Amino acid sequence: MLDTGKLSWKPGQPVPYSHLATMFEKVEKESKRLEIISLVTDCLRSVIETTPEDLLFCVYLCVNKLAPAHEGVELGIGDMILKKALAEATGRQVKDIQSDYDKVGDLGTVAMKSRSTQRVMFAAKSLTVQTLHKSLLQIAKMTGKDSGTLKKDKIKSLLVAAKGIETQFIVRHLQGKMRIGLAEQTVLVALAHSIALSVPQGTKPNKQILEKVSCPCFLNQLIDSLQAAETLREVYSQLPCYDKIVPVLLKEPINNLPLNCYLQPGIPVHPMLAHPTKGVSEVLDRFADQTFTCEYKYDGERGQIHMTPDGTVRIFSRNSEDNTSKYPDLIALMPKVIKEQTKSFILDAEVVAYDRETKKILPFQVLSTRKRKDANEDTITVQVCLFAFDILYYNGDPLIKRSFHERRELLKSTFTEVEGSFAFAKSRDASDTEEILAFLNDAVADSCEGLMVKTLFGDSSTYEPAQRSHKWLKVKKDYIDGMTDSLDLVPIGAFFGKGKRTGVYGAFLLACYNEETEDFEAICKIGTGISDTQLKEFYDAFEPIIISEPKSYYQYDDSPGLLPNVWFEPKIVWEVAAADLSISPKHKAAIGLVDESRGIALRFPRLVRVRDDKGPEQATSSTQVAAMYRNQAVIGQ
Ligand SMILES: Nc1ncnc2c1ncn2[C@@H]1O[C@H](COP(=O)(O)OP(=O)(O)OP(=O)(O)O)[C@@H](O)[C@H]1O
Ligand SMILES: [Mg+2]
Ligand SMILES: [Mg+2]
Repeated sequence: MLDTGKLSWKPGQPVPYSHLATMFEKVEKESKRLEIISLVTDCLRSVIETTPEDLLFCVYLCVNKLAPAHEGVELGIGDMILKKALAEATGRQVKDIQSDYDKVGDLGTVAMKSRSTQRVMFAAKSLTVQTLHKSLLQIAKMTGKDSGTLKKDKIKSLLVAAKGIETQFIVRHLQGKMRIGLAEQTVLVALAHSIALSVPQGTKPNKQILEKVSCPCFLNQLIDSLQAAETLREVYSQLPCYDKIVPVLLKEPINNLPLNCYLQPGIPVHPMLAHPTKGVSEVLDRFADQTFTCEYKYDGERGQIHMTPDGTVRIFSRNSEDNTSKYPDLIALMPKVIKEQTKSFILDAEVVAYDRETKKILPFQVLSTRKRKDANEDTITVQVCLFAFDILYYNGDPLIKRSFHERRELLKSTFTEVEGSFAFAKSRDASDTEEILAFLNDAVADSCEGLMVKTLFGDSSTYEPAQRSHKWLKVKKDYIDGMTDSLDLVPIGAFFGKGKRTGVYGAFLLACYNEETEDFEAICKIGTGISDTQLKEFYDAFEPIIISEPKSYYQYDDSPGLLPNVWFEPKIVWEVAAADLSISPKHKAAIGLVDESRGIALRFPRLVRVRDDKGPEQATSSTQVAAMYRNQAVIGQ
C-alpha cells in the first residue's frame, strides 16, 4: 500500500486537480516511458486507495477525453476564445497576451505566467478532478448562438479557480492537446498497474490473488502488473468505454475484467486494420502455411453496424463516430436483411455508392457527396450498397475469438442478400498466383481498389480489434507501380498560388502525426492531383481554420520555399499517394526514427482524396512512415 498520509486530501474526500497537474508536470519533463508509467501509476494508486470514485474522472483527464468516442463530445476550443477568457480572468489586455504568446509559443505557459502576476484577492476553493471534468464537459457540449460567450465565461471561471501549474494544463485540456508525451496506451498500462498493485477495497479478490498480493515477492507483482496491462489493453479495444470499464476494475479482480467487459452492441469496437503488401507474391510468402481467402476490397466507407436487443440500429465510422443519421436508408434496410431470430449483432461492412440501374459500384468520390448528417431518406440521391465482410457479435455471443471461417458461415446463414442494397463481400478461396491475379483483375474491373486477403482457420484467423494485423493483407492495384500504400496526412499550411493558381492556394504543407509527442511533422509540399475546382473549394474550406501562427506542436523547416504563407488548425485529413519516401534534410517526419537528425519526405506526392472518416490523430503516424521507408528499402534491394 502507498503512504497516503502525505497526500493533500483525506481518504473519501474529492481528489484535487492539483494532484493530476503535479503529475502532468513531472511527466512533461520525463522522456523515459517506464518512468512515465511509474509516475502515472503512483498518481492513480493514491486515488484508488483514498477516493476510488474519482478514478474515472482522473483517467478521463489523463487521456484528455471527456466521454467515449461515439458520444462525439470533443474539446478543441479556439485560441481566440481562450485569449479573451484569459484576459478577463487576469485583467490583462488581449494584445499583451498575444505578444507573450508570440514569444513563448504555448498558450498554456502564457496563461500560467499571467496568473502568477495577478494578485489573489481571496483563496479560491481548490478545483477537484470531478468539478473540472464536469465543467469541461459542459463547455464541450455548449452549442447555439450565444455559446461563444457562455464558453468564454465558463473558461474564465475555471482560470480564476486554477492555481499555479494547474492553469497551464487546464488551457491544454481546453485546446484538446496535452502535449506532455502521455499517450493513451501509456495511461492504460499505468491504470492496469495501479489496479494490480493497489487492490481496490471493493474488490472481492479470489484466494489465489490474495496470496500473490500479500506475498512480498516483487516478481509476482510485476508479472501480475504485466498481465493486467495486457488484459486491460485487450478489453479496451473491444469496449472502448471507461465508463463501463473503470467501475468494474474497482469492483472485481482484474482477471475477471474480460468476463464482465467485452464487446457490446451500441459501443463501437475499434476496427481491425490490414497490413499493406507489395503484391500477390508477398501474400503467398506471408501465408505460405495458411489457408486463406481473397475478398474484393471495396472502395467506400467502413460501416460498423450495431443492433441492440431493443431493436435500435446504429452505424459507426472507422473512427467510432456515430454515422447513423447519415444513412437512414441503411437503417430502414436492416429489417429486410436479418432473420426473425436475430436479436442483436455487430456487423463489419463497407458502405459503397451504387448505381441500381446499371448495377455498378460507383467511385468513392460519389459517396463523399452524400449529406453527412441528418439525411432525409426521401431526398437521398446517391444510393448505397452495403457489402458485409465480417460479424463480431450475434445474439449475445461475442464471436471475435472464433475463426474467420466460422464467422463467415454465420454471417451468411443469418443475413439475407437484397439485390443492390445488401451483399456479402465477394470472395474466392484462391491459392495460387494466377488465380489470385485473375481475381484481382476482376476486382479492379468491378471498380474495387484491390483485394483483402484473410486467413481462414484457427487462432491465426480471429478478429483483432484495433490491430493492424498480419491476418489481413491488402493488395491494392496502385501498388503495382508505386509505394505499398497511400498515406493519410494533415494539411497544416498553404502557399499562395501563382500564374494559373493566382487567388487560391497553389500548394499545401502536409504533416504526419507523431503519437508519442503529439506533434504534427511536415512530410511534403503538395500541389499535384488537385483539380482547379478543388483548389477553389479548398480555398473556402480552409478559411475557417486559418490560424495566425503555427501551432507549437508543428515541426517544419522554415527555409523560404517551405515556409507556408498561411497556417491551419490540424483538422482535415487527405489521402496521398507518392512515388517513394526519401531521407530529407528539410522535412521532419519520423525524425530520429530512421536517421538521427533528418526526417523523411514523400517524393512526387499527389492527392488521392479528402478523408472525412479520419481525424487528424488517426493520420498516418511517424512510426508508420518510418516502417514504410524501411520496407521500401528492403524491397528496393
Ligand atoms: N472485404 C473487405 N474486408 C475488410 N475491409 C474492407 C473490405 N473491403 C473494403 N474494406 C475497407 O478497406 C479498409 C482497409 O484498407 P484501407 O487502405 O482503405 O485502410 P484505411 O481506411 O486507409 O486505413 P489504414 O490506411 O489506416 O489501414 C477497411 O477499413 C475497410 O473500410
Ligand atoms: Mg478505404
Ligand atoms: Mg489507407
